[in-house]
Order: sequence, then structure tokens, then C-alpha cells
Amino acid sequence: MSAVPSSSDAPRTPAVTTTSSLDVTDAAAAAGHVVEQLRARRPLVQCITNYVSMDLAANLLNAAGASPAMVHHPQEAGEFAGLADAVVANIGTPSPDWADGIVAATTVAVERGVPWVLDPVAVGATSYRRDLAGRLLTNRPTVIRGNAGEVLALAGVAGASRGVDSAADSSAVGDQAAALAAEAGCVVAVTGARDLVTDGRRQLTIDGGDRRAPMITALGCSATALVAACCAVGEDRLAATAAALAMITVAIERAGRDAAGPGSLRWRLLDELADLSADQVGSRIEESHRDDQS
Ligand SMILES: Nc1ncnc2c1ncn2[C@@H]1O[C@H](COP(=O)(O)OP(=O)(O)OP(=O)(O)O)[C@@H](O)[C@H]1O
Ligand SMILES: Cc1ncsc1CCO
Ligand SMILES: [Mg+2]
Repeated sequence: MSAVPSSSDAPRTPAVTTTSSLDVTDAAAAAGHVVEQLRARRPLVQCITNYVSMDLAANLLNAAGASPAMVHHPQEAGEFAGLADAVVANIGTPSPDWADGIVAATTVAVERGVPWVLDPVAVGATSYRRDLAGRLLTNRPTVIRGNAGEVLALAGVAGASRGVDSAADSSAVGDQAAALAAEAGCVVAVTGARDLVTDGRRQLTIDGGDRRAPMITALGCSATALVAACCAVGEDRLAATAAALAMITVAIERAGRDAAGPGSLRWRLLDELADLSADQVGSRIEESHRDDQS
């Protein structure tokens, strides 16, 4: 059964179409603008994220131009969300306190109209994670970013993960991702060898990167944090989400040219992110779309 609470106003059978070429040109331009706006506005991103990802997520946000703050305790998480430009809700190392902090912060984000992004880490693994994700989905995330196994678990398909890792191919879950987006009323981003972003109606893909990316733990969690930062400065949330994933894809691809292994890939990724141009990000979205159509 799907973890998404039923909602009468959400369409259940979306008409899934690949975004038209014209739309892609607009989305690519919007994504490039997001890269510039990140550096110009330096959005404050409240990250309620797991212990593993805190360091990489904070450094990755700094390199991209955003301002990270790891604030999760329930005694202050809601209050801090009153200051934040975006909120990250990651269930990677959950606890009752952590869960209360996430609920408090995302409730304030919704009240203020500030974007918040759910990372449903290993949601299929335990009933505690499933229940927590279900509770959070009632607060209507702006974006859900997960790997293919996590997106399938939210769509009610069991057994597609191994712990925090996906056992499924991101290219194969487009329909489930679109249905989840329509049902939850948000953008869904599935990462993997090919990244896929859908709002249930439009879809963008991002190709490239480095095959050693999965060896960098918490890169997906950090991608989620960057999605939140991009949504803080980009009104088209499909384009903003694609911008975040394309930034990581282009940066890690460039990092990979001189990286001897996952250690140097990780630090070179931060260097490349700080050096990225808006044009590189927009072009990657357009090129990936062309490849997807051919
Ligand atoms: N086989 C691959 N080739 C190239 N890039 C990949 C591959 N697999 C994942 N990536 C990239 O790695 C990043 C993280 O995606 P992934 O799907 O591994 O997230 P995740 O499983 O949630 O990670 P984590 O749980 O470690 O945070 C994304 O930018 C994605 O594009
Ligand atoms: C390894 C790991 N365990 C819980 S969260 C996390 C980070 C990657 O999802
Ligand atoms: Mg993950």
C-alpha cells in the first residue's frame, strides 16, 4: 500500500508526458537563473538531516552558494523554521525527538509558504520509517528526493532497496514517480545513473556524472539539501529541482576527470560546484532531454 495519505483533491491517474522541447528551453533557462540566484541571495537552508550527511551536506551547500544550518531539536526546530528560506526533512537516522523536530519545522514552513524537501531514507526498511514518512506527507512536501528503491517504497512497492541503497534502476520508475507526484501534490526527484524529475505532468531527465558517485556516502542526502536551496530561489520547482541535480551531475563529472577514487572525487566535487556556471547547468538539462527523445 502507498505511504501517501489519501487526498480527495489530488488526481490519481496522471497524464504523464515528457516535457516538450519548448518547455525544456524554458526549464533550462530557469535552472541557469537558479544557479545565479543561489550565489546572489545565499538562501538560509535549515537541514534536519542524518548524522552521516551533516558534514557533506553543509559543505556542498556552502560550495553552491547557500547558507546551511543544522537545527533539528524540537525545542528550537519550529522557531528556526521561522527564519529559514527552505527546510530539509531527512529521516536517515530517526528518533522520536528528531521526528518531532521535523514535524515542527515543516509545519512552520507550510504556514510561511517556504519550500520543504523530504528525503525518505530507507523508507521501505522499517515500519517506524514508513509511519514517519506517512506522517510527514500530510504536511505536503514541496519536493520528495529519493533513490529508486525509496520512491518505489513510497509508491507501495516493497523490496526494491538494500538498507539505504537502491536495488532498482532510476530509469525504470518514471511512471511510479509521476503517480507519486500527482498523489502527493509535489515534485518527485529520483536519483541514480539517470536522474529524473517529475511533477506528475512534466518530466525532465539529467544524464552524466560519475559512476563512482554511489561510493560517496550521503551524496543523495546532500543533493536533497541542494534541492531545498534551489527551491528557495526558484519559483518553478520542477526547474529548481532539476537545477540542483544538474549542478551535482556536471560538477562530479568534472571532478571525476582527475579523481583517483571516491575520496578525491568527494573533495573535487566541492571545488567544481563552487566554479560552476549557469550555462553549464542549463545546457545539461537541454542535452539530456535531447538524448532522452532520440
Ligand atoms: N550509477 C551512477 N552513475 C552516475 N551517478 C550516479 C549513479 N548513481 C547515483 N548517482 C548520482 O549520485 C547522487 C546521489 O544519488 P543516489 O541515488 O546514490 O542517492 P542516495 O541513494 O539517496 O544516496 P545516499 O543515501 O548515500 O545519500 C546523484 O547526484 C546521482 O545522480
Ligand atoms: C549510511 C546511512 N545510514 C543512515 S543514513 C545514511 C546516509 C546515506 O543515506
Ligand atoms: Mg538516500
